[in-house]
Amino acid sequence: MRIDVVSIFPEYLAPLELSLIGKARQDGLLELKVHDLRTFTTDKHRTVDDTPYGGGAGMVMKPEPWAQALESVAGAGAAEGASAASGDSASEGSRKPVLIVPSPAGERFNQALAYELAEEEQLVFACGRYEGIDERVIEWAEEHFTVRPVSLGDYVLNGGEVAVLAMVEAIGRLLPGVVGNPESLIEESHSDGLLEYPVFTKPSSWRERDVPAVLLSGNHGKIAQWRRHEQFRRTADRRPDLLAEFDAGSLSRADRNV
Ligand SMILES: N#Cc1c(-c2ccc3cc[nH]c3c2)n[nH]c1N
Repeated sequence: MRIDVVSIFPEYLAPLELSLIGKARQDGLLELKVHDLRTFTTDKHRTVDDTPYGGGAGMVMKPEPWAQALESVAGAGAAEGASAASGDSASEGSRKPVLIVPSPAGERFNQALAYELAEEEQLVFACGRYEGIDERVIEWAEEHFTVRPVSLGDYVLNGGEVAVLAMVEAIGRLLPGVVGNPESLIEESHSDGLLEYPVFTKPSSWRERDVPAVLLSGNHGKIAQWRRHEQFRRTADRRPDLLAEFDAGSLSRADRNV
């Protein structure tokens, strides 16, 4: 996968050089490039914003620098894939890259969307600032991209960079080879519509608090049953909204008896 991020604060994305995502980049499992939007300005002040039509507080990001930046990265993944694949028709005819525009007015980012986006050849993230990006950029971009305005949650940030850090980590960790043990992706929160069960490690007794005895029993059937019950208990307690969505049809006979 190829990821491009466009921002006026490229240094904000430096954490993507660390830990799992950083190692995936070093190992060639993920190609990620960060671009400074100001590179695509033409005036001596490298202007990226201006006053909003219709009045109102704050500034709006100018359209032309964004169009220049997005044109320069569009298809970069497929183009490089095609050169690497030496004329592979799939790379040459690949589908449009996905342009993700972090926005409080976007669809909610969740694990299902992370899995969906992890299947794409190229993701481009447009990090807005100020009061946002001129809306005509979003409309124009539909010619070159599949455009997805996406929100991290129902609260307001000052720009898209924090959201991109979270989304790139959530998506990147799903790519083959990025996490050491792929099985660890199976039992984590939201992977099956429920919250994850509690985990414990040594010592078995700590400050007069003991690990649940079933986990020391060696009875793997009982352990699995206890963990599943804890998933349902936690989800009902903390995220009843998820339980309401949980597809009861997917309940196994064992689940029904928890
Ligand atoms: N994603 C997301 C966001 C944002 C966000 C995203 C971009 C800009 C550009 C200016 N202000 C922004 C806020 N706020 N809250 C979220 N969940």
